[in-house]
Amino acid sequence: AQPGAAAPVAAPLRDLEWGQINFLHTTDTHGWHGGHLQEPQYSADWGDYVSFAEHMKKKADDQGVDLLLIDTGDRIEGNGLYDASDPKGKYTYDIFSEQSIDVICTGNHELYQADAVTREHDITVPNFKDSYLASNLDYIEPETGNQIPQAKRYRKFKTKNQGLNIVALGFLFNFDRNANNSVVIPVEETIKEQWFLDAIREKPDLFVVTGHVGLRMKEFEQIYKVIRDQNWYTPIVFFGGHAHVRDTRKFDDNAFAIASGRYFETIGWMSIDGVTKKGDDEFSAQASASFKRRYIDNNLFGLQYHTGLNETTFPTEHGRNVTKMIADGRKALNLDKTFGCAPQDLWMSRAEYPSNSSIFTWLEELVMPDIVVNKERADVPRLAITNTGMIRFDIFKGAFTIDSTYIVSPFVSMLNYIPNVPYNVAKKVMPLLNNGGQLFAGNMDPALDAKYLVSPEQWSLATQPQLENLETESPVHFMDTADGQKPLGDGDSSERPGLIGGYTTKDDLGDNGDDTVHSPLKFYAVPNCIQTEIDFPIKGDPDKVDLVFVDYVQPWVIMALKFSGGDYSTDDVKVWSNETVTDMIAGWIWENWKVDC
Ligand SMILES: O=c1ccn([C@@H]2O[C@H](COP(=O)(O)O)[C@@H](O)[C@H]2O)c(=O)[nH]1
Repeated sequence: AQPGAAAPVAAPLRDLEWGQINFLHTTDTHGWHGGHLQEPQYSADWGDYVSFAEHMKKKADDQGVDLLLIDTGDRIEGNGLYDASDPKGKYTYDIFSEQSIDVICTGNHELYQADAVTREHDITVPNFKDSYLASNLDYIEPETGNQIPQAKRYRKFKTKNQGLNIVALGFLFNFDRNANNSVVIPVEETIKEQWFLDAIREKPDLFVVTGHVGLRMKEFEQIYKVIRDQNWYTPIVFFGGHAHVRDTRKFDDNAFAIASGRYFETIGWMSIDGVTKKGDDEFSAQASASFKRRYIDNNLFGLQYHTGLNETTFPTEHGRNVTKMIADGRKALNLDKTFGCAPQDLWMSRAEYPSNSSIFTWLEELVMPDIVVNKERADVPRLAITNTGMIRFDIFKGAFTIDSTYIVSPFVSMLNYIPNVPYNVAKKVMPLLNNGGQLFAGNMDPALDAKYLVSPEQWSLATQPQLENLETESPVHFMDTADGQKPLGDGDSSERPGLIGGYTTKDDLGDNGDDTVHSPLKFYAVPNCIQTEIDFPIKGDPDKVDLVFVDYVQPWVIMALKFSGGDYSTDDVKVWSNETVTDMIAGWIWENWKVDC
């Protein structure tokens, strides 16, 4: 870890169980390759991961088993190390490519902005040549306008020590907000393409399906079915992401999927035993494989423990160099520069909304009234709406740095508005966004599913096994009022005093997946959107308001207006300001949190 990073923590650990073929999995790292500087339990950096992987490969070689590394996308957006440079990713692409990865695919974040798509094509794909898979993603070449595969559709290879034949695929969920120099081919179409039908007839010993896909989304289900129909006995292992959770899903005795969290908090471990090498006698392959998983907390204490090494013997020269690349990048970007001092912790979902500890209450009550200002519209009352998914991470009490700005909200969204909307129409928008029932259930228009208004942690929690016993009547993303909130998990640490709060994952294999035994944390559902009334008359309602909203929510706002009796279209939308909301929030912090810390 970098100098100055918080010290690793000591905690009870569960061992990794090795099999014939083993995997280390990262996903949704979102630029956190420098580790979590404010959370010791996730403070190892990408250089430490390089050292870890080198030691684990040696262990695999010594045992004559195999170890493969997987990354399932969303490597960018969400941390100063990526977002603060110009161009973005000036340091992260090189840092990331120092890890030797066997199968890597694309996430939706690599596709939001056209320049990021191009960088992925020009930098990451060549960096990972044979390993980069794009089963359902095309790139539009700028020179010719031709639509070409972003990378190879699939990969067939033999493992180093066991000689197992693998067919690997790399998918993205059916994402439709991608920049127009990329084309995401829906999974249901891809699985009918000839190359895919050929791939699943290759008769490998094991299918490795990677994807920036939530484990419980329909896309993996579709892929599973079509592979299983063609291959009754072949083990299939899925590596997913996008949902920002730790999870393992059982499709059948011979097919499991793992998701390894978010923000480089977690390194996923999956091991498989009982994979039969297919000889001429195909029926020898009918025996069931066994799958084991662990979610490794990404800190030096754990990484050293799992390798059997210590402070002195753990870092490899390569790993140290990568850690130095990270430190140099952070320094060049001045990421530790403090420009405000947060007076308290502000939580996304670890505090009830509304409450004094909720980041959304802080935004709604303190920040929005100050930043949603436009001299030319100063005399018009306004309703300002933002989706809660725009906020990506908590604010910790203490130094707020350049890095924190991008950690809290990396998006380049700006504010738009529709002027002079009758108040009795405008006031219906927010209730519809938060409790629109069928309107935003994704049935009428999948792109307008309300789950895309909240952060992935929120919507995917709704489908997690640990929620089965919760008394929630509606999915988390349709919680309409604060009164409906229930803590997710009991948050009771009294049974295991001294444990650090953290993940207590329950998945299809049970409740012993986390390598570190934690005490549970309480999480609360949050609304899809929040709204602030600004410059309203002291008495009574205004006749008309400016309806101001973060540009990301525009399609939902237009639809909600239609259902509220306001016939507006994108033609009625105007630009409120040319500053990103992230910069506005940073400006507010600069002005209001000046105290030294
Ligand atoms: O401009 C944007 C883009 C995305 N969001 C929010 O992010 C999630 C998607 O998160 P992933 O990490 O890509 O899985 C989406 O549901 C939105 O809530 C945003 O607010 N603004």
